[in-house]
Amino acid sequence: MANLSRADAAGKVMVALDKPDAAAALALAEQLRGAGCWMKVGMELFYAAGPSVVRELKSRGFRVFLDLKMHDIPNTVRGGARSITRLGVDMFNVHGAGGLDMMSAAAVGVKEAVDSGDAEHAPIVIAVTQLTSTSQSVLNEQIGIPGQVEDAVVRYAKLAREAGLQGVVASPLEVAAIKNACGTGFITVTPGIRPRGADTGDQSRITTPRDAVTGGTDYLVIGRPITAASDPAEALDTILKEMTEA
Ligand SMILES: O=C(O)c1cc(=O)[nH]c(=O)n1[C@@H]1O[C@H](COP(=O)(O)O)[C@@H](O)[C@H]1O
Repeated sequence: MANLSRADAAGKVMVALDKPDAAAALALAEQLRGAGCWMKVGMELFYAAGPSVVRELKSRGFRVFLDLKMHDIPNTVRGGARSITRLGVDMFNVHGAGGLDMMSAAAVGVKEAVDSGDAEHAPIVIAVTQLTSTSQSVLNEQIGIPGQVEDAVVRYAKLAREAGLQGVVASPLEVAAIKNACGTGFITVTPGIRPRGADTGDQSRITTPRDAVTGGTDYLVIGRPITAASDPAEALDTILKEMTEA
């Protein structure tokens, strides 16, 4: 694999804007503007600041991944997908645990919003598999799913593909198995990224930015290693350097 350019590396990074309000999130986004990375809006920010913070990020030129992990009955997810598509995000996720009909309903909701002319483009829709905080023992002993984490992840990935979704969220450790099962074009979005020596926190299935790139992931979701750094722009810069040297 040829080395990534800095611009290509930045285009693979999704910064998790896990902040309590729009002001804090936009101030952080502003520090990172120009690098060319995506912004991920998750529950903490969206539940506090709502759609307007997404519109603001879009108006500042960012690509936005809206991470609300929808998990509900198919009809509700279909309506949620219509609303999110109208909002104009570039990517959003649903939870694979909702099953085939629920994931298919998300794809239908996107199509309805686009076909009705209420949305300019169709976002990429992906499914969460097993959260990167879930360890092998948590999967087997707490959640009660037997077998290897990787097998559980691949099972969700195949279901997501069957439902017409474009990819999954998983750990970078599972990328090869997912691509093997679902094809190289099936998108992998991988949190659980920790530069060497960084605090693991609540993450369990992790790798470094370098190993994530070498492992062939499409997108690296990175939060605290950037957002909790004393200089987030410098932390992002160091990560991008590591990615280009992978
Ligand atoms: O869907 C996600 O983005 C997600 C799925 C998953 O399995 N694990 C996971 O960490 N995430 C998100 O990715 C981000 C990781 O943040 P850090 O652990 O701070 O790097 C958080 O915003 C999580 O909500």
